[in-house]
Order: sequence, then structure tokens, then C-alpha cells
Amino acid sequence: MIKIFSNEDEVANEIAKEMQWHIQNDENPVFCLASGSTPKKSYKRFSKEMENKQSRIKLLKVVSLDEWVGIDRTSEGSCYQMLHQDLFSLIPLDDEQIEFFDGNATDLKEECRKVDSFIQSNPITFSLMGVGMNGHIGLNEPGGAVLDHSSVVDLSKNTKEVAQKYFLQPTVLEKGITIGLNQVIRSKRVIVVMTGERKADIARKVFSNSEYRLPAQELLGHDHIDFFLDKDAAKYLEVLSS
Ligand SMILES: O=C1O[C@H](COP(=O)(O)O)[C@@H](O)[C@H](O)[C@H]1O
Repeated sequence: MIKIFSNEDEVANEIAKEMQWHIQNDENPVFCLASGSTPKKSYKRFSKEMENKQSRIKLLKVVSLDEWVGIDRTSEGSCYQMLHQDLFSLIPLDDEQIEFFDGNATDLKEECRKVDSFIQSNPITFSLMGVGMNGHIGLNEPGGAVLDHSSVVDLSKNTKEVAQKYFLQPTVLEKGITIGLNQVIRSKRVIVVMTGERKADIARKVFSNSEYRLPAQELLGHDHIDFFLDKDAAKYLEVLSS
């Protein structure tokens, strides 16, 4: 289902509510969370709401969605560092509760195996996905296979350019490491979020019936997956409801 909200704050409130619901109600809450600009407000809101409910956070596990290959997790711009700043540092989460790709590891296949085996033993109960400007999910790029497992992928030109906004200085990015689209789809609940006018064009493409299938389109048509958009991102969509 597509849900359209008046603005980014409303989207963030709704997402924070869902995150809280899962942390309170999932027996073993396991979250797979996008980094990047889009979910920042949701994480801030969620961490505020959790201030008086910290005991449940002890039950939470967070698994990596994606990471840039060759970038250390302590570097500004790494997916881990963004999530650390936007969420991990705001709630009482121990390192043992986080399973994250090390994009700087020498054995990237082992990183994939490690995360896959974690997901196998700790099924994802809640996923929050952003959408890349080219329709990618995690770092599953357009034209890539719909995989049941994590993999190392070649980044598209668009992703390499857009991702520069995360780094303090121009950074060479060639590959990414990401969980597979089917691992996202198998989460118990998924919210895909697009906000702001800059996402309007990709939102139009995602909801159009083109023959070429974008990764974000693989998430359409599942009962447990909702797309949350604000009005700016939804400006080219015909169905404007909330
Ligand atoms: O490259 C990425 O982009 C998407 C969207 O990022 P945003 O900054 O526009 O929110 C993000 O969800 C994905 O995890 C990341 O790898």
C-alpha cells in the first residue's frame, strides 16, 4: 500500500510509532535499517520516544543493510557511521546487539556469510528502507539479480555520484556490500520511505508500469510492505490519499 503524508515530520512520526510497536511487541525484535538522509528524522523521533522505555532496547538486534566497500566503519560517510550518529548513539544499544558489514574487511565473502548466518538465526522483524535516486534498495542496483543472500556489487555511476554527499571530501567508491532483496522482502514488516521533492521523479518511476523493473519495484505488491511518501515525493503520483 502507498501512504501519502502531508510532510516529512508526519512520515517520521508514523515510522517512529511503528518502530516502537515492533520493539514492544516482537518477541525477538530484529531491525534492518537504512542509513542516509531520509530516515534521520524518524530515528530522532524514535530515540526520543524510547527515552522512558529503555529496557526494551536491551532486546533489540540491528542488522546491516549495506556498506561501502573499502570504507572503514569509523569513517564519516560509512553506513555504519551514519547510523551510529543518527540512532545507535542516541539509544542504549551495545555493540553486541549490532551485526554490521565491515566494508574494509579483506574477506568480503566472509562478511556476506556472517550477515547471512545472523539473519538466518535472527529473522528480521522490521525493515526500514530508503530508495536511491536510481531506485536501488540497500545497494541492490538496477539490473542486479533479486538475491536470497548478501553480495558484493558494482555501484552504478549514479550511486557513486549521489553518495558523495555523505563524505567530507571526494571519495572513490566502486563497490558496495548489501543484503539481498529477498532478505528484505522476507522481513516480517517493511516500510519503504521516500520524502522530499528530490525523490519525486524516482517515486514516479517506481509506481509506473515500465517493463524495466527497478529494485524498489520488487517490494511492491506485498501485503506486509508499505510505501510511505510525503506530498513532495508524491507530487507526480495520481492517487493522492493519506
Ligand atoms: O545509497 C543509499 O541510498 C539510499 C537512499 O539514501 P538517501 O540519502 O536518499 O536517504 C539508502 O537508503 C541506502 O541505504 C544507501 O545505501
